[in-house]
Amino acid sequence: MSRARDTADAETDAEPLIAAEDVEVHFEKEQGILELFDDPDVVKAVDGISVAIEENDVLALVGESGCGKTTLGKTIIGLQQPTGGAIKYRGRDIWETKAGNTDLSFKDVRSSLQIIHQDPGSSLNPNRRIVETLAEPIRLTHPDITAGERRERIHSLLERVGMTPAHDFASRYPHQLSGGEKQRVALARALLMNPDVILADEAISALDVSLRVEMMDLMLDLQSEFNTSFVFVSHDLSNARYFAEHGDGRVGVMYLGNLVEVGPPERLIADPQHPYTEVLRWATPNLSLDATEASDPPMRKIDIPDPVNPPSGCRFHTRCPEARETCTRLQPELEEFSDLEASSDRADSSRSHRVACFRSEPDHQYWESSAIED
Ligand SMILES: Nc1ncnc2c1ncn2[C@@H]1O[C@H](COP(=O)(O)OP(=O)(O)OP(=O)(O)O)[C@@H](O)[C@H]1O
Repeated sequence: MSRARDTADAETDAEPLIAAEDVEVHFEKEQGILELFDDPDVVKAVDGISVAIEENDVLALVGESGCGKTTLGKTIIGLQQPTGGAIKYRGRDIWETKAGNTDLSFKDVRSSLQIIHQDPGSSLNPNRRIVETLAEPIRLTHPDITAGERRERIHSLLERVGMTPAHDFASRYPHQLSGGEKQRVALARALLMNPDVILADEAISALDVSLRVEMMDLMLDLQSEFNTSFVFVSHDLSNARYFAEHGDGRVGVMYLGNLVEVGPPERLIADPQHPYTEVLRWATPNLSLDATEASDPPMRKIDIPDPVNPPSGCRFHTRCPEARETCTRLQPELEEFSDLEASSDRADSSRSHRVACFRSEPDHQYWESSAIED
């Protein structure tokens, strides 16, 4: 059990593990020498997202490059400070915790929220043997345990992530490991902290296709064993679907800083409610869907708008084949979508299907408004 979880437990059973509340992360773009006296351009990498992560949960974030997946993931684990809204760990604002204004220690909270990067090589020190890399966090969190106990813990974790014989792998340097083995070390290092949440940021993208499912299966096995939640970031809907489906979690679709659809993968992929989810589905031929997909993308325009100057109203309206005049003015909220199948487990919010599109509201003024001229 993580130390932060231990301290927080008694009072906060009803609070979600992590709650992102109307979170914004706006970055000022670096100015060129000729623009020094202009107002800086602002990228709204995350713009008004609310989402909760529960114990043993899986949220797979998907969307095209630059839509804000990594920024949202890093904000969820307290690595990126939001410029608006709040991010809470068991009811405590993480950044208030950092300022010393809550009963938790920021160090404990941060160590219970871990990350695995796309390129594990860059986060492993090339001059250190694996055993040294893994010993360091244990020394910091458990200064009292003996060298023998530390070694035992490291070897048993290496075995658990499939690196056997453990003593052999422990004595190697990073350059003596394959990409998949380095990623297993990164996973072992994250697990050493008994984390509540692991952000797997494109953690399988650099691996050979044949190893991707193996790595996802390993993460999912360890998820239940270590009672850890995963935020899994991927640009590939088929990987997001696999991870969320096998982890009994949700897929969250992002578009230009907004979460536009969230739901259990089987519902979201079989019956997407947001036109952008349809685009992702169209662009992912290996989903093995029964329906014959159209050869043309279900979009009016291919070009991604400039994130510094995103479209007004619904950000997808410039590309959306369903867009009407209303969509150019009003921004849809992420609302519960009611379908018959979903109603049986409506009480379980982690299984709910939510969408930000006026078409899911039968009485919305969208239906009376005029089509957009191209
Ligand atoms: N530190 C930063 N400073 C300025 N802009 C940033 C910074 N980090 C991210 N951005 C911008 O914020 C937007 C979202 O980036 P982010 O990396 O979160 O997207 P992503 O969906 O994870 O994309 P990718 O898959 O390409 O990593 C992009 O336009 C990016 O250029």
